[in-house]
Amino acid sequence: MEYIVQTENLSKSFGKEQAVSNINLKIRKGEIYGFLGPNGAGKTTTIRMLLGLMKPSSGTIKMFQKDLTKERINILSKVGSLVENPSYYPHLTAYENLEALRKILGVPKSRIDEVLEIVRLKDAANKKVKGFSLGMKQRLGIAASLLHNPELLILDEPTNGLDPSGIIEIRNLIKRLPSEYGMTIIISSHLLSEIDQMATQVGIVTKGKMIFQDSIEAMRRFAQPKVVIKVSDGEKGWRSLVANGIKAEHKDDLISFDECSDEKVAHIVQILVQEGISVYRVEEEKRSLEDIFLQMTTGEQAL
Ligand SMILES: Nc1ncnc2c1ncn2[C@@H]1O[C@H](COP(=O)(O)OP(=O)(O)OP(=O)(O)O)[C@@H](O)[C@H]1O
Repeated sequence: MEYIVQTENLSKSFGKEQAVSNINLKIRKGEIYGFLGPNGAGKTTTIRMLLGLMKPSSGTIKMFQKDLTKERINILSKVGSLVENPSYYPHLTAYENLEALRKILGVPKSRIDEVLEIVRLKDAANKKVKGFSLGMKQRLGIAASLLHNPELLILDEPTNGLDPSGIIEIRNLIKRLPSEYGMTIIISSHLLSEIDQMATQVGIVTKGKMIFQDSIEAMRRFAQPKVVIKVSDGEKGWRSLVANGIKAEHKDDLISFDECSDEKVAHIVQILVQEGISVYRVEEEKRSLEDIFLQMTTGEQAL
């Protein structure tokens, strides 16, 4: 399947600081791509380069299979974005704000009602923006970014600073866009729980480098509980398990395998004991996605 966004060794330095280092984004049509990483990881810098707001130091960006440097205007006409807090005329209504933008973009007037409907702001269309909650302002920002009917929507930390109900509203809105309107979405966040509840695909960056890029399911598989057995001879124990058709891993005196039934654990222990191996400890190891994310972003090891 073709990629809507594909970067190759995308890099950006500021003086001596390498903010983005050889990032290879691969984003397919209809995905909600969660671009995840701690503050300062390089997410905004990457997004700014995708939007043509900043020139890469090296590497290439292809969007809709076209080179961004060669077909910038054509490409960006199909991209909507919400980066940083959008600015409005506070004394004007939501409708009037969108109307001002609509004139610049030259899209039909009917599109205003459509986007207000998409972001569920129709009832507030004639209210002044200065009375809006932060969540409503963000939704209006998304409405504005949808005016020209983009195929790709890029949102940089859209739920930053919102209260829980505002976060839920934005989350539900984002989840609807690919299925109902065929859009592809890139959403950046430093919160794993947020990406976990929205994204279909995840890219994790830390210190400018991509350390993980796969489906959300693949990410969740890392959080599957494991059973860890401490034995007198890990290598020998592991071999005897493998010889008995049991999938396991070992490191030093620890053997681990995916969580399974009590009977299977008993069977595994029995095999080990029969081989003359002492079993010191059998433990279940549970790692939450949060643990994994922290381990990925604080450790040096890339997955
Ligand atoms: N215009 C700039 N000039 C100099 N350094 C910059 C500039 N923009 C970003 N940086 C640096 O690049 C690094 C990556 O920043 P970036 O804003 O892309 O990270 P981020 O992942 O979006 O984090 P945050 O969520 O805090 O915005 C940071 O160390 C930042 O200080």
